Formats: sequence, C-alpha cells, structure tokens
Amino acid sequence: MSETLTGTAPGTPSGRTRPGPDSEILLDVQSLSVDYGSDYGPLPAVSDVSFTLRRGEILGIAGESGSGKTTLINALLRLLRPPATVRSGSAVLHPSGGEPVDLLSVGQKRLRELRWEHSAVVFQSAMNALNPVLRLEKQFADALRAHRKISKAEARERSARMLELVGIPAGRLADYPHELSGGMRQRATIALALVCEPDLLVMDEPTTAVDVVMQRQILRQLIRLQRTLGFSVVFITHDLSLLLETADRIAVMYGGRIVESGPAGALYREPRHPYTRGLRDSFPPLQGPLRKLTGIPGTPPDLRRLPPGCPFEPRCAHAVAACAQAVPALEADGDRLVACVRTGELTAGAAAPDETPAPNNGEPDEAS
Ligand SMILES: Nc1ncnc2c1ncn2[C@@H]1O[C@H](COP(=O)(O)OP(=O)(O)OP(=O)(O)O)[C@@H](O)[C@H]1O
Repeated sequence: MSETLTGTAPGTPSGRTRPGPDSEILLDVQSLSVDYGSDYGPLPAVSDVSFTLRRGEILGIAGESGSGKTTLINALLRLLRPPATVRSGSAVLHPSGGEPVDLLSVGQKRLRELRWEHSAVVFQSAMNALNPVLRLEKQFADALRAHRKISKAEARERSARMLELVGIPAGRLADYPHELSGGMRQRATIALALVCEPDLLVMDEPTTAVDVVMQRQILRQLIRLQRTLGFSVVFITHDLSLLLETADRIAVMYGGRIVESGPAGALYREPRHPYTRGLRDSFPPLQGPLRKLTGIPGTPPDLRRLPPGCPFEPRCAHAVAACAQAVPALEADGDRLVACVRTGELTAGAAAPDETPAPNNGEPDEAS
C-alpha cells in the first residue's frame, strides 16, 4: 500500500517547515521485499515495504535490531551482497534536474553518477568513515572533483563552507581525522556526505557511538544543515525518542514490515500499534519527564519461523485469535497507517491487555 499521509502539522519542534502532502516526491518505494538465501530457504528480511519521501522531508525508520532497517536501506543504496536478493519492488528516485530512475534496476554507470551527486550515506560506523591517512582537504576535494568540473581552489572553498556549516573551522581542512575530537569527526563525516549537495541523505544509526549530549548536538546540526541545504533524509535508529525532535514522519518496522507510520510527534505521543508503544517505552525520552521503562517482553521473530499472522502476535499483550490468522494490512487510520486488526479498539482505549500475554520467553528484552 502506498503511503499518502495527510494532515501533518505545518511546523516542527525545530522550527523547520514540514513538507506537506503537496510537496514534490523525491523517493517512491513500492512493495519492496528482500530475502537472504539460507539452508532453511529464503529468509524474508524485508517484506512488502512501501513509503514515499518528499523533498526536504526527514523520515525516521525505527525498529529493534533485526527488524530489517539496514537491509531496507542497503537495498535502496544498492549495497546488498549475496545471499541477499531483492524479491520484488521498486524505488524510484526523482533526482533534481534529471529523469526519474528506479534505484533497484538502474545500470552501474548511472548508479555511480547518482551517488554523492543525488544520494549520500552516513553509516553506523561514521567515526571510521574518514580515511585515516588523508587530510580532510584531500578527502573532500576527491569527492567533489570526481563529480564536478571545478578547480582546486573552488573545491577548497566549497569544502571549507561545508565544514563551517557543521561548526568546524575551515582551518581544520588541513587536519588528519585523528587530530579531530570524536564529535568533530562525526560532523566532518556528515559534511563530507553532503559536499556534493545531494537530494537524499541516508543515515544508519549515525549517533550510536557518541554520548547522549553529543547525540543531541549532532541531530540539531543535522536539522540546521537540512534547513540550509534542503535535502531529504532517511534516518534509521532503534531509539524512537531520537526521532521525536528530528523527523517529520516516522515509520516503525517489525519483522521486516512497516507496522505503523505517521507524523513524528503524534506517533510518539499516541502510538497506535502495540509494538510502537513498546518500542517507545523501551528508551528514556530525550526531554520531558522520565517515564517508567517497560521494554517489550519476548524476543524479535526468528525469520526462519515467522508466525502465519501478525509478526508481533506472539509478544503482543493485546493479541486475539484473529491476529494469528493473517498478516494485517497496513491501513489508513486518521493521520497514520497501522497494521493491526485491533487498531480502532486500542485507539479508543476500549481494549485491556489480555491477562496472560504470550511472549516467546517471558523475559523483558532490551529493544536495541
Ligand atoms: N547476510 C545475512 N544473511 C542472513 N541473514 C541476514 C544477513 N544479514 C542480515 N540478516 C538477517 O536479516 C534480518 C534483518 O537484519 P537487518 O540488519 O536489516 O536489521 P536491522 O533492523 O538493521 O538490525 P540492526 O539494527 O541490528 O542492524 C535479521 O534477522 C538478520 O539476522
């Protein structure tokens, strides 16, 4: 199902103008499924995922470890390696000034042109993404001059501007990565990804390796950069609270599927899928009063033995017989899309959890 959310508020907590439903679409992902080949047969790591990303929009994708987030973005970036196979789907990028292109099937030559110029990525291990034996200036210039016909002086000037945009003095271009502090290296990595001013920035847990204070600084910086340069972001994390202040919309993944998506603030404050609620209550909020952290009982699903119905059913305190029978469709529910047969009842507060939830192992599990 295509995600066409309406009713998003015009502003965000950060003061950015949130792209509305009429904003131009940058990326249109439809029915994407990815399997890993194994001795047990194909393991469905991503199943029937659809979403759209608008120009200037920040989309957060949240879910526990193993929910399929990295596989999803690796498919979009064409970084999947065997035994992974894209089983079906399309991911059409509308690059500025160019023809729409399906990232899943485009030829290698065009793909190389699109990288850096139209899409860039910051990985989990952002700290190690810089080449330790090259000064920053050389790394920035190499990226720029591979894609733009510009002089050395122009490349230096652009690199300096980009570094300054992330709060690093231009003079540090002469430094080697080890001469920067951890937070600076992280920000330099983001600046490098953005040096060719791409339309799309994909970030896979970019703040995992830094402390909470640094996390917030980097996220604020990201929002400032987004406001200045106007790119779109797909931001992946296991911590829903990180997305509250950063993302315009959030999609929550479980067992390879999107189980809920909607405007970030509303989804965080009033989650409709029981898994979204469990994920939210697994991490302390970045701001506001502390909540009791409850975690989610049980463990994420084993892809070799997915239940026939809702993948979350074995861990869900609200599960009823119908939940075990068929995978619920992702359906519109006001400002959201939710894949839960009980969404109406749960939203109205009519349903109490069953007396005895049936988690896999009965132990609270850290959602990470
Ligand atoms: N090379 C592989 N071969 C087989 N299965 C894999 C492979 N890589 C990932 N998987 C499985 O695919 C599923 C999705 O993994 P993926 O890394 O995409 O999830 P994730 O949500 O990004 O988790 P994390 O936050 O830990 O990276 C998991 O069950 C994982 O075990």
